[in-house]
This record gives sequence, structure tokens and C-alpha cells, in this order.
Amino acid sequence: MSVLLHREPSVLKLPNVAVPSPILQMENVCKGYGSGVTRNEVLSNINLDIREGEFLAVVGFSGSGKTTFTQLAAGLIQPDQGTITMDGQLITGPSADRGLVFQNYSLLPWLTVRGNIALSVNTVFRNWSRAERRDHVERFIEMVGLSHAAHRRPHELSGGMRQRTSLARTLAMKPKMLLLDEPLSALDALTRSQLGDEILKIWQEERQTCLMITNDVDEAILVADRIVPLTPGPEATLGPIFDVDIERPRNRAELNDSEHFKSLRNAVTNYLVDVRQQARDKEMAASKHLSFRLPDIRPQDLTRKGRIIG
Ligand SMILES: Nc1ncnc2c1ncn2[C@@H]1O[C@H](COP(=O)(O)OP(=O)(O)OP(=O)(O)O)[C@@H](O)[C@H]1O
Repeated sequence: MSVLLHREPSVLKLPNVAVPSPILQMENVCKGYGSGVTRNEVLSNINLDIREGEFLAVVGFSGSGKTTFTQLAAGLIQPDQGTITMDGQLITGPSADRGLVFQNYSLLPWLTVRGNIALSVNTVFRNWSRAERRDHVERFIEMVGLSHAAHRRPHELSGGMRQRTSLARTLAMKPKMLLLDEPLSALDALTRSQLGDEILKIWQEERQTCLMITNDVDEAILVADRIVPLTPGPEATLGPIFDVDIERPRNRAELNDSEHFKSLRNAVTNYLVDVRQQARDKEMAASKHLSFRLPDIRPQDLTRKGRIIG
């Protein structure tokens, strides 16, 4: 096995391998916030095809614009320039086709686990019979291992259980595409790896197209078919695509001993470290040319006779 790095993903030619058609496409997308001197150009010239059925991970540093990227894909915000399409249709707002799981759960506090999931199911599948909807809700509660806690409200759940509920609620709506915005980042290390394994298992069963945003390279390699780094901001953009050609099902413990896993981890990490260093060098060089014009102030003699201080 080898580390495949595609500097030009669009011209990639893989012999005898049919590349699935893209489900979501971003073309020359730019997004910033604010105006005038406070304007912050967050993302610049983002081009990406997300293929039907693939698990794609975007990895980047904190503050580089990962959440902005997910919100654009979800349709919660609009690009300043460029286009984002799903199945060829321009994305102009949120849709049940794209299910979003946030890092902070966003559950309704007055509803139980079952109630939170049922609310979404009842909204999306209005035409189903009551029994169908009930069975569907129970299936997803079971899928995320929360049958024993289905009657509990969010404040009675651990962080991991809340995130499971959030995941089940989104999965139960059967979106064509899952958008996972750092779903594990608020969790402790043990729960993080456990839920990471569960997400992977569920994805292997359901095979929905999945876009996961993360700052954890190991996590990305464990779950993804392809990894794309996001360079540091401002004007963050996507780097080269790394293929994760590691057979599935993948096992976290076995991967740790795999030479291929290690070389891929080094390749992605080195790329991220390099681009961060370049960004810092650029910042340093720019700051050297900065000159400040000091105001022309004449010092006053405050000890002059007759002058009262205090
Ligand atoms: N609504 C907004 N208005 C103004 N600035 C914003 C807004 N949302 C994000 N930003 C700014 O855009 C930049 C990128 O933020 P974003 O949350 O997308 O990054 P991130 O990579 O998800 O960060 P983190 O890893 O810390 O969650 C930051 O400088 C942030 O302050």
C-alpha cells in the first residue's frame, strides 16, 4: 500500500476504478464576515467534489474556518462568491437532505431522548403511520445504544449520550448526506474513541455520503475514504486530497501498528505543520514591513512653578 497524494484531484485517473459521481460540489467558494477594516476573509477559493457514498474528512486547525465550511455545505449560510450545488441544484438554504450533527448536541432540553428523535421523525415522515414512525424511532435509539436511557432528558445524560442522541436524531431523518461538525470534540478521550468507532460502524451499515470536520488526523484516517486538509486562515483554502486506501472494516487497535497508517498520518500531519509554518512566516514578514507613525507630542513640564498637580 502507498500514500496517494492528489495535487490535482480533478485530473486523477484511476485505472479500472469507477469514481462515483459527485453529490455535492463547491466551486470557487469564498466566505468572509464583517466589512471594512474589520472584514475577516475566512475561506477562499474552495473547490471540492464530494462523491456519492464516500466518507470525506476535512481536517484543519482551530479557527481555520471548519464550522464556516460545514455551515456553507449545510446551506445555513451562503457563500460571498462561488457556488455550492447538491445533485446539480444550487443550495440556497438548509434541507432534510443534509443532516447536520453539531459539536454541542443542540437537543431540546424539555424532551426525552425518544422525544427529541421522534420530533424530527414526525416532521420529516408526516405521511407514515404512527406505528411506522414509532418503530423507526426505536430502531435508531437502539442503533446508538440508548434503549436503556430513552426516557431520560438531556440534563440526565452524559456528553457521549447526548451526542449519540443527536446522531440518532439526524440519522433517523434519513438524509442523503451527513454533515458531522467535530462531533467528538466535546467528549473525553475514551468516549471519543468509542463513539468514533460507533459512527464508523453505523456508516458501514447505512453507507450515506458523509462529510466529517475534525482537527484529529488519526480520527480522520480511521473513518475516511479521503482526507482534505484546510489550510490556516485567514483565506483558508483546501490542500491536496489524501486517499485513505486502508481496507475496511478498520480497527483502531490494529491501525496503530500499521506502517501504512503511520506513513499516512505523517504525510497529513507534515502537510498541516508545513502550511502553518508558511502562514506564520508570511505573517512575520508582513509585520516587519509595518511602520507606525507616532503622534507628534511635545512633553510638558508638569513641575512648572505655580502648576498644581493632583
Ligand atoms: N458569524 C460570524 N461572524 C463573524 N466572524 C465569524 C463568524 N463565525 C465565525 N467567524 C470567524 O471566522 C473564523 C473561522 O471560524 P470557524 O468557527 O469557522 O472556525 P473553526 O475552524 O470551526 O474554529 P474552531 O475549531 O475553533 O471551532 C474565526 O476567526 C471566527 O472568529
